[in-house]
Amino acid sequence: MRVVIAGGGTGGHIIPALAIADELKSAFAAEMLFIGSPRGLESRLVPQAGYRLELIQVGQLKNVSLMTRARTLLDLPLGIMRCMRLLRDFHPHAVVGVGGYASGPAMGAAILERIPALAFEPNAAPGLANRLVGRWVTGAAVNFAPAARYFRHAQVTGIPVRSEFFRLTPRLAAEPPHLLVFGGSQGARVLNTILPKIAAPLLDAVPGLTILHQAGARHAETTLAAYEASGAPPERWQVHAFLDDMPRRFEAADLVLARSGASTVAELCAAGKPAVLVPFPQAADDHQRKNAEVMAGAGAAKMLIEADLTPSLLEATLRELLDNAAALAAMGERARSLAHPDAALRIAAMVAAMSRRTSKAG
Ligand SMILES: CC(=O)N[C@H]1[C@@H](OP(=O)(O)OP(=O)(O)OC[C@H]2O[C@@H](n3ccc(=O)[nH]c3=O)[C@H](O)[C@@H]2O)O[C@H](CO)[C@@H](O)[C@@H]1O
Repeated sequence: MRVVIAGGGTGGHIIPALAIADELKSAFAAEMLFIGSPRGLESRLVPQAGYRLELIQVGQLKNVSLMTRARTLLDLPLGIMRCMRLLRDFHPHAVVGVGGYASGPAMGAAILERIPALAFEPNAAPGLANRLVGRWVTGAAVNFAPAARYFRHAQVTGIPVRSEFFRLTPRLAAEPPHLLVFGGSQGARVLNTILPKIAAPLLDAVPGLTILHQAGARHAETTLAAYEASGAPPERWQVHAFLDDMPRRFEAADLVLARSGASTVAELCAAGKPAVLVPFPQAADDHQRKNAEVMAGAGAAKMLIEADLTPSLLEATLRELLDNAAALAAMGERARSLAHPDAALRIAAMVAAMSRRTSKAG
């Protein structure tokens, strides 16, 4: 079976795509081709994971000027034609669109070439690419039931996460506490600004605590400088632009402070990790808040709204939780009960069922 996986941009699109690819490879010995954009995180993560990647030029449509939008629309037929050529060369049995830049043209090409197309949608409200192709796809895998109405033949599968998240070694009571801070694949300005302000008093109040802070590529230097100027003991904190080995980073953490992007939430559940979530307020249709509300409602996380977030509120929340191992353990267990351990396999099985139909047809 040959499968094309198209899309990317942020980690939230490409990381589940890699989990689907791994499952297709191990369960169905599938051969994969990724189609992405040079601007997306896929240009680094896909070759690193050992998969073949073809890049196409696609512009942006959201949060850009009218001129850029017009150019993107004019370039779209070229993008679709390039994808049609890639599909004719690779002869896939199915195409999976994971949302993000390259997903639209590749799914368009699959529909025109009459190749079965599966859309993957992690959010409660789909992004533009998936909204445009939703009616023409062969099937869809969604994380939230309300997203199903945008697609033909949608199933609620959950979000596939890297399988390592399900197999982490539990923390031991004797280990010094560790806090992981990360703001989605691009970092979160609000966490980058507040954490250095509270690092010194927090480290002082919680004996042995260490902090690992992922700040995002654009803000790593300024965040590092702010920590350096904060007076927090340098051996007890680290700042990174991006963390490549997230399962290991989760394993080492007693508490996670993060945005509530769809994959982040799915990973917290898979790992059974307690969290403090600060939804990104500008996310389309405020979907990060909906993700965090599901977690907070189940007692799996605490949600703090960015508009209300002050250094003292964040410090008090983190201190209280880090001081209460029993509360952390209970939150972690509730998070685990929300996990979808079979998401990757279910999506891979949907792709395989579609592929069999193409094989029979031709
Ligand atoms: C700002 C924005 O529009 N964010 C959207 C984007 O977020 P974003 O890409 O940040 O979203 P997610 O939280 O879904 O995914 C982040 C992924 O990157 C990984 N990671 C992150 C940091 C790091 O250093 N290393 C690393 O591997 C995480 O483990 C996770 O797998 O896509 C998500 C899924 O469509 C949406 O829900 C988010 O609202």
